[in-house]
This record gives sequence, structure tokens and C-alpha cells, in this order.
Amino acid sequence: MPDMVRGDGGSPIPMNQPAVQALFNQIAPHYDSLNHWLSWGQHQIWKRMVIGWVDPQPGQIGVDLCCGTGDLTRLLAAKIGSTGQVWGIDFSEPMLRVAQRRSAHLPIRWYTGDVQQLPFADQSVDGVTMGYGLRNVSDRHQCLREIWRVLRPAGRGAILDFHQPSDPWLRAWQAWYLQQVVVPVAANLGLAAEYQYLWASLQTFPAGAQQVQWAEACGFHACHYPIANGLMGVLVLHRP
Ligand SMILES: C/C(=C\Cc1cc(O)c2ccccc2c1O)CCC[C@H](C)CCC[C@H](C)CCCC(C)C
Ligand SMILES: C[S@@+](CC[C@H](N)C(=O)[O-])C[C@H]1O[C@@H](n2cnc3c(N)ncnc32)[C@H](O)[C@@H]1O
Repeated sequence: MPDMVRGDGGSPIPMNQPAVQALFNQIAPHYDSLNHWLSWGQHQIWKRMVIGWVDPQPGQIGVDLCCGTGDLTRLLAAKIGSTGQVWGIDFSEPMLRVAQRRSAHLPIRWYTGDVQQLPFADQSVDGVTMGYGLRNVSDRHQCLREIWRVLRPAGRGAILDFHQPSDPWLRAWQAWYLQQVVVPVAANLGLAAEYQYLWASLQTFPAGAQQVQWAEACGFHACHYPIANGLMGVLVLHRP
């Protein structure tokens, strides 16, 4: 990850894990509402696609990495039900507090922890989801190795994240929207630097082909599916 990101007014945000943790601690109260309005409600559709690729079944064990406020965790729980187990893990306690508040009616176990060092046993999980997390993790390879370790053979994972579209017009639109719409809206809540990070973090996060190479280097069978006109995509992992 590059080491510094310029925020609004020159206030740089270092792209390291303590800074990322502090960033999400800061945006936690506004995270869900900003995502809803700035994606015109589409982000829930994109997250449901992640669940489709993992295809969780009743009675299984599923874990949502970088769960944040729990959108994907709750979608996992709706499929796995009370006969299985659903875990959510994140290192931001303010984000987890929102998740717990929104999920009080669901049998989900929440963990505060680092996805680069998961607190789960080897081959203990049937399915793994990760929404807009891998790009924010410093050591993506270590995170992918941890996913391999905790997945059972034949287990599946799906990792949703942004990347820069290959189409130059779409790439320009993505840059315009993130910098000329998203950041000014976030600035109204004093979060300009935090949302400038979103745009900056895209600069160094690779598109699907590189993500597939990372996954295959860990032993996965992997495929990447662009969605939302290539503004983002889902890396689907299968542990043979
Ligand atoms: C759920 C979404 C983004 C999650 C997210 C990920 C990050 O890494 C962040 C880093 C720093 C601050 C915030 C985030 C963060 O919220 C996606 C929807 C919300 C986005 C803020 C806006 C999406 C803009 C895209 C270019 C797609 C727009 C598509 C369209 C309007 C239909
Ligand atoms: C953009 S949010 C995604 C939240 C949720 N998955 C969603 O789809 O809305 C990224 C989350 O990753 C968490 N995160 C980033 N790096 C992490 C790490 N190394 N270990 C655990 N959580 C991490 C942040 O605290 C934040 O809650």
C-alpha cells in the first residue's frame, strides 16, 4: 500500500492499519447512510451477489471478514439460519457496535480482530465473505492465506471490492464521482479526508486478473467477475 494519502486541505491520511482503523472508527456513525445515498441504494444489490457466489446452506459455518456494520454478515445469517453458525470479524469496535445494534435479533457471533491473523481454527469454515475489505488490508496475501487456512476443503469464498475500470471513460467517471460527488458530500459531515482515502485506495488496488493471481498463489481455484459496469468486482475462491 502507498504510505500517504492526501486528504482535503493537505491533511494526509497514512494508508496503514492503525490509520485505516481510526478512519473507520471515525466514519462508523455515518457509514451506512452515506453508502446508501452515494450508491443510490445499489450497494445492497452488489452485496447480495456476493452471497450468491458463496451459496451458504442451512447448518453451515460462515464468516464475514471486515464485516463493518454487518450488511454481509446479516445476509449470511439469513441463509445459514439458526442451525449453523455465522461469525463477523472487524478491528473497528465502533463499526462492530453498529453491527451488533442492527443484528440483535440474529444469532451472529462478533469478533474484534485482524483478518491478517484470524482467531478461527484450521478448516473450520464452510464459506467466507468479504465486502470492500481486502483493499483496506495492508497485507492482502496474508489475508488470503488466512482465508485458505480456515476454509474447509471444497469451501468457497467471495471478495467484493472496487477497482479502476479498464474503460477510460468509466475510469474518468469513477474518478469524477468519487472526488466531485462523494468527497464533497462526506465533507458536510467533516469526513472529506476519510472519503478522499476511498478514491486514493483505488489507485493501487489491482483489477481482477492480478487478484486471481494472488488467490491462485495461495492454492485457490479463483475467478473474478466484474460487476457494476466494471467499477468493482467479486473474486470468487474455491478451496479444492
Ligand atoms: C459500500 C460501498 C463502499 C464501502 C466503502 C469502502 C471503503 O474502502 C471506504 C473507505 C473510506 C471511506 C468509505 C468507504 C466505503 O464506504 C459502495 C457504495 C458507497 C460509495 C461511497 C460510493 C460508490 C461510488 C462508486 C463509484 C459507484 C457508484 C455507482 C452508482 C452511483 C450507481
Ligand atoms: C469499507 S468497510 C466494509 C464493511 C462491510 N464489509 C461492508 O460491506 O459494508 C471496511 C472494513 O474493514 C475493516 N478492516 C480494515 N482492515 C482490517 C483488518 N486488517 N482487520 C479487520 N478489519 C479490518 C474496517 O474496520 C472496516 O470496518
